[in-house]
Amino acid sequence: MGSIVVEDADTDTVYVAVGNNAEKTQQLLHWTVNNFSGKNVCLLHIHRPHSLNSFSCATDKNLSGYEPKDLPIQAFQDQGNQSVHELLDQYILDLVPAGVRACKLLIEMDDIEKGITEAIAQHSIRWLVVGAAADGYNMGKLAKQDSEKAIFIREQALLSCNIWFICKGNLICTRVYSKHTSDIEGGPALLVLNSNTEKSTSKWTPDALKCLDSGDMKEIQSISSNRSLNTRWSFNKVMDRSKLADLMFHEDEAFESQCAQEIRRRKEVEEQLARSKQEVQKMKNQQDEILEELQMVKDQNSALMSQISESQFTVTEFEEKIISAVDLLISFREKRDRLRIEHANAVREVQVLRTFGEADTPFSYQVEFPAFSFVEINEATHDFDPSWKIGEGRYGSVYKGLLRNMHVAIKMLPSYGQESLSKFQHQVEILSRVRHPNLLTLIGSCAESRSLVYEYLNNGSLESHLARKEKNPLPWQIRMSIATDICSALIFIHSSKPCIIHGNLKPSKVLLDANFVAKLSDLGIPSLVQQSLDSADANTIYNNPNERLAYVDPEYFVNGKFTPESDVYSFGVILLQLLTGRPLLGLVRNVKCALEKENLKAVLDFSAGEWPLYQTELLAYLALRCCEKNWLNRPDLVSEIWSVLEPFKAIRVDKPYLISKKLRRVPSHFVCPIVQEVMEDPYIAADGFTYEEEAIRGWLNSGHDTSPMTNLKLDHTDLVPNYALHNAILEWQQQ
Ligand SMILES: Nc1ncnc2c1ncn2[C@@H]1O[C@H](COP(=O)(O)OP(=O)(O)OP(=O)(O)O)[C@@H](O)[C@H]1O
Repeated sequence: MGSIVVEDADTDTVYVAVGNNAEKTQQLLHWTVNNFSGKNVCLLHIHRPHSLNSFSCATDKNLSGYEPKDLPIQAFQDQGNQSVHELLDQYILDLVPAGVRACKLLIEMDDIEKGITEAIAQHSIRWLVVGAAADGYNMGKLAKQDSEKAIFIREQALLSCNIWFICKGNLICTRVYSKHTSDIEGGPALLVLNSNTEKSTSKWTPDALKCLDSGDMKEIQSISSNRSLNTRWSFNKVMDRSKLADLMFHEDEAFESQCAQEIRRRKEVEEQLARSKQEVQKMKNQQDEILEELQMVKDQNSALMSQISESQFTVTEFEEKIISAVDLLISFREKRDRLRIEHANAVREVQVLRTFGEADTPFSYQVEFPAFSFVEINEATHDFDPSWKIGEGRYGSVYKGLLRNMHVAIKMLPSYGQESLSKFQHQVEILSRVRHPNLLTLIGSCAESRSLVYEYLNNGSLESHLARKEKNPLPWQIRMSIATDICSALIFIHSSKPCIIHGNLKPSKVLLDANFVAKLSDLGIPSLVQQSLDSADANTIYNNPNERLAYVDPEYFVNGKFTPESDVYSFGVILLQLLTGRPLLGLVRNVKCALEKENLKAVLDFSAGEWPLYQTELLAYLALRCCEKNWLNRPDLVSEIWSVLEPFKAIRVDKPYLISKKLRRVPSHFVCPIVQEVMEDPYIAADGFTYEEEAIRGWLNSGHDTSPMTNLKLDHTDLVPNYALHNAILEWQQQ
């Protein structure tokens, strides 16, 4: 039980237990006002929270978990409370015209009679008016059936409280506190009014109080005497109240139906919620399954990735191994080739020595100097295939060739009469003996085809390098080194016995090996073809003045003879070309002018780098002196020129880093054995050697079934690209 409202309660107050029924309440209040004049009135209402009642009736087991504080129930209760208050307030308002001070005591409890008895105890109520039903036969008795509440209150309420039971505006009985009865019987005295009295008046009569003591009587009498007969009680609003009660009843019904509706709705929502929960759960399960699968895929993926990286690592390892194996193979092949050549030489030497021993004859040129047959020459040049031709001069065509495992240059001299054969052989014999590091080596000859076999140099001629000076110009160190090599060769041939004169010295006759060592070619050729080509030679000279005359000693045109000084003249022109890189026409005059103006720089070729000016100037003076028309004014090769050039030789040897990268040595296995050039499309043949594809195909297409290197029969003619070598060449070229 809890008091909701307590307003202005005191001991002089008559409490009137009022219910929802407006009519009955009106009768109670009417009686009270008439009989307790001057007393304050407090309306005691036990409020059964019908929301709870209704709720407990309407709810099913599913909603038992809900607390009353839940919103719809709370709202329902609030509405109920508000209606009760409004009703009580209306009762109070109705008392105002009668001049009665009224207040209300609202107590919430399901059991009304209990609520009233407890209120009596808690609020020490002394005066209480309660509605009750009367016995049909006896107005002085409470009806047993209909007044259960009144009977309960009469029996259970504190004895200190005087209670008046009213039925239809009439007092049917009262329970007043009597000290005597209390003391003697231990219970309250019950005054019952007879029906006659009750019918005639609704007021107490002195007879009715006969059991009370004098104090009680006084009190009751004072109540009776103090009543105001003039008090007018207006019940104009009785009907309104009954309507209000009806309204409340309807409202209750509305609330209950609303509540039931709300409960139904809630049930639906809950069912929907349950379904959604099931779906969410299902989706969660699916999601878990998908996540599991995803995790599995991720695991597989990472396993695959690690496998891939492992295999990549293995591939890289294998590649490296293959590359190193290929390198090893290449170096082994090189060694093998060298050994083969050495072996062949050794065999040859042994044969020569055996011949010596057997015939007991002195060492002869014929034995030492190889003589090749025409068949060999023909084979080496692939039937003089034009694609194997590397040049053509006044004295015939030059072919590349592979002869007895050697890369050679074969110079085909013009045909001659039978008479000249012995002279040719004699000349060749002399020339073959002239050996110097800066002279092109004459390996052998073929008398039949009147050809000379030279070592093959794969770095072109000085002429070709000067011609393409914009592209990879020769550095000045190399130029000086070439000049030194030429000078060295000239000193050697001029000093040999008998003196040998080149007679045709020019840049096309200065050939360069892979290390840019210069070697003079065509030594002694004019003497081999002099007679037969005298006239042609002269014609050729005069037909190409720019090309040829510039290098020719002017004395030759006077005497018709070459002298060692003629070579010095030619060397002077070459030297000027190396210094300036300028065209031949007017070259001597321009350099002379520059020197006179002490401005050699004006004519120097700076594409060769920063020349050492002092030595360069000395060389320029020497070169001009070489080009003097009078041979007597030309400098001496040994005492004058060599002394200036020799220090340059040291530069090249000591400082190789000065040499342009692009001019470095080509690894021999990058060079095709057939064409002697760096390979672009290397292919491996059945003999295990790698060749330039075009060259080896040409070799095979021309009917060969042998190896160009070993001369042995090939097992097959299939070619396999050598990717490793191709990549190595590309890398080397990009460095
Ligand atoms: N041993 C060799 N190695 C490499 N290339 C060579 C060799 N001999 C000659 N050559 C090339 O052949 C070209 C032709 O040379 P060749 O001596 O027949 O004619 P030339 O010097 O141009 O003119 P000419 O002989 O009429 O004065 C040379 O420029 C050179 O490039």
